[in-house]
Amino acid sequence: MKREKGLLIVLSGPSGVGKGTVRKALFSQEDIELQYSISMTTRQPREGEVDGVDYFFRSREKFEQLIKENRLLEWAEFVGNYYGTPVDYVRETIESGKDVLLEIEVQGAMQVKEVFPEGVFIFLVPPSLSELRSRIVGRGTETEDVIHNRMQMAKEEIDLMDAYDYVVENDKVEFACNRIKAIVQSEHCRRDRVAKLYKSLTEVE
Ligand SMILES: Nc1nc2c(ncn2[C@@H]2O[C@H](COP(=O)(O)OP(=O)(O)O)[C@@H](O)[C@H]2O)c(=O)[nH]1
Ligand SMILES: Nc1ncnc2c1ncn2[C@@H]1O[C@H](COP(=O)(O)OP(=O)(O)O)[C@@H](O)[C@H]1O
Repeated sequence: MKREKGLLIVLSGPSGVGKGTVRKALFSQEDIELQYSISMTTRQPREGEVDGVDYFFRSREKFEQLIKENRLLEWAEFVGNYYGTPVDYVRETIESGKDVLLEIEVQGAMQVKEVFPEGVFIFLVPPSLSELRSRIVGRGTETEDVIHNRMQMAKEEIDLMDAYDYVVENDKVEFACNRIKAIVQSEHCRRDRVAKLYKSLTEVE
């Protein structure tokens, strides 16, 4: 059955839970095809991050200009930096029938939900808060101050996980990845079934 539109999948979760790791694992699988929406940010690149691959790294002036021009589907300020989703890529991808994945924090996810309630909203959780802290510390990319701020943010974000359609535990990367794959496959089946039923019930006799 030909799909009219692709799924818009939003993946959120506290900093350090493993969103990037799980996303990379998902993109390496052959039985699922997703397109990644590269976000724009004003934060400094971390070691090894590449402009146009991990993020579009831009100045605050440029970012504010794009906000004014309505070229972001959503945007948010997170721990002192702007983050946002360029709207054109997302629109073009789903219109062409492909699924697109946005890895964004909760304020942005709630904005997407307002304009795109038919999206699939997934919240990734750690097995515990102490494991979350160990993962952030273990990554070694943040100072103690930033780690503290991100742990505070994590608690606030976890309070909002009820607003998501699915909550997925990232105990092991492979398990989390399989859970997300199962969600995407079942969402496809559900939507195809509804579309088929709708067609059969609305066709003129
Ligand atoms: N609203 C919004 N959040 C984003 C976007 N891109 C990334 N984020 C989120 O911003 C937060 C900080 O990202 P980052 O500085 O890369 O650190 P991370 O938490 O280690 O991934 C994370 O929760 C990301 O998911 C975006 O385009 N919009
Ligand atoms: N399931 C997991 N078990 C143990 N460590 C993990 C797991 N998932 C991710 N990590 C590690 O946790 C750290 C943070 O992961 P990352 O993908 O950068 O998180 P996020 O993108 O959510 O900020 C990384 O060092 C990563 O290797």
